[in-house]
Amino acid sequence: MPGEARKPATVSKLRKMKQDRQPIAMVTAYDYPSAKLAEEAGADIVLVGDSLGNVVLGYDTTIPVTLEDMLHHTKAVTRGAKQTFIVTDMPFLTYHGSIDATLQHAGRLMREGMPQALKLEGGAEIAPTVHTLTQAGIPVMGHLGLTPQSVHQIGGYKVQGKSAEQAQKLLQDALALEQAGAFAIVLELVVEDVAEWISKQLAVPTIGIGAGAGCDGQVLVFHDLLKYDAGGPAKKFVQTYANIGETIRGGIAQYVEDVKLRKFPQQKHAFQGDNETLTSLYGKS
Ligand SMILES: Nc1nc(=O)c2c([nH]1)NC[C@@H]1CN(c3ccc(C(=O)N[C@@H](CCC(=O)O)C(=O)O)cc3)CN21
Ligand SMILES: CC(C)C(=O)C(=O)O
Ligand SMILES: [Mg+2]
Repeated sequence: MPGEARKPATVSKLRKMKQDRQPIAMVTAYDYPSAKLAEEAGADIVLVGDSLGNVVLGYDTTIPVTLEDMLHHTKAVTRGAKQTFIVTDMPFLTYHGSIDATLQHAGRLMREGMPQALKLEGGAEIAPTVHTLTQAGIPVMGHLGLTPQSVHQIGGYKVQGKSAEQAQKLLQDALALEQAGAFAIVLELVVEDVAEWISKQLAVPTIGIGAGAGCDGQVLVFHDLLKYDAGGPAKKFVQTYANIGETIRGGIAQYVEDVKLRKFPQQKHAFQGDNETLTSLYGKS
């Protein structure tokens, strides 16, 4: 509820939500107002997704997104949603070098951005990294299935877990992440039955996007669920709950028209000086 104090989620509360079969609602946000609105709307988790590369910065992929980009946006989000559990994506290639470099990058995100947790894409191959970060006191969210930072290796934004072999690999990766200390795992664009099957075998919650109703929570991109962009192909897994793009375009169009027709500003929008000043400027009237 707007203005009402609400207790933020914690890693242990999120696990309890799974045990109690209470769905977890996560949404992305990228700046102060979107974070504030997501908090007021009651989101359990706000994700500062590297999808900001697509929806805020206009890139085709998340690959160009830098640590500085993530810091800039995370700072705004944490200022906007002070009572919400905030997760920030570690961007492309900031957690695949030395453990020192990874800790340096994670440290900057945690100290300067001040989220509650970090999210990393990948499975068993990054489990040692997840272990190191969690041992250092940083909650880590995993991300499996379609991992957009590997889009060129995957060969497109394709549904994952279609073969029995792929499904087994996803399960092994999920178990490896859980074992390494991940507190939750995003399953992106995973076949519904496979996502449900994995969710049942984990103690930690899964959060699905395009992974069906069998996950323990759901996440959508802010701009997708509110239709806040110029278009782009509609994704099958998205439900749109508002059309703020149309609202914004209409509002600006009305303003432009009013300026051109001299309907704006009106007298009530302007500030009047005192008569003596006017007299001194224009001479005696
Ligand atoms: N605006 C936005 N929304 C997202 O959900 C999102 C991003 N950007 N950027 C980062 C990743 C990339 N994601 C994507 C991108 C494309 C598809 C896509 O084309 N999906 C097709 C299905 C593909 C298939 O059938 O194999 C679809 O119709 O949903 C899905 C997820 C999810 N993430
Ligand atoms: C789609 C979600 C899970 C994400 O990683 C992002 O928004 O960057
Ligand atoms: Mg992401």
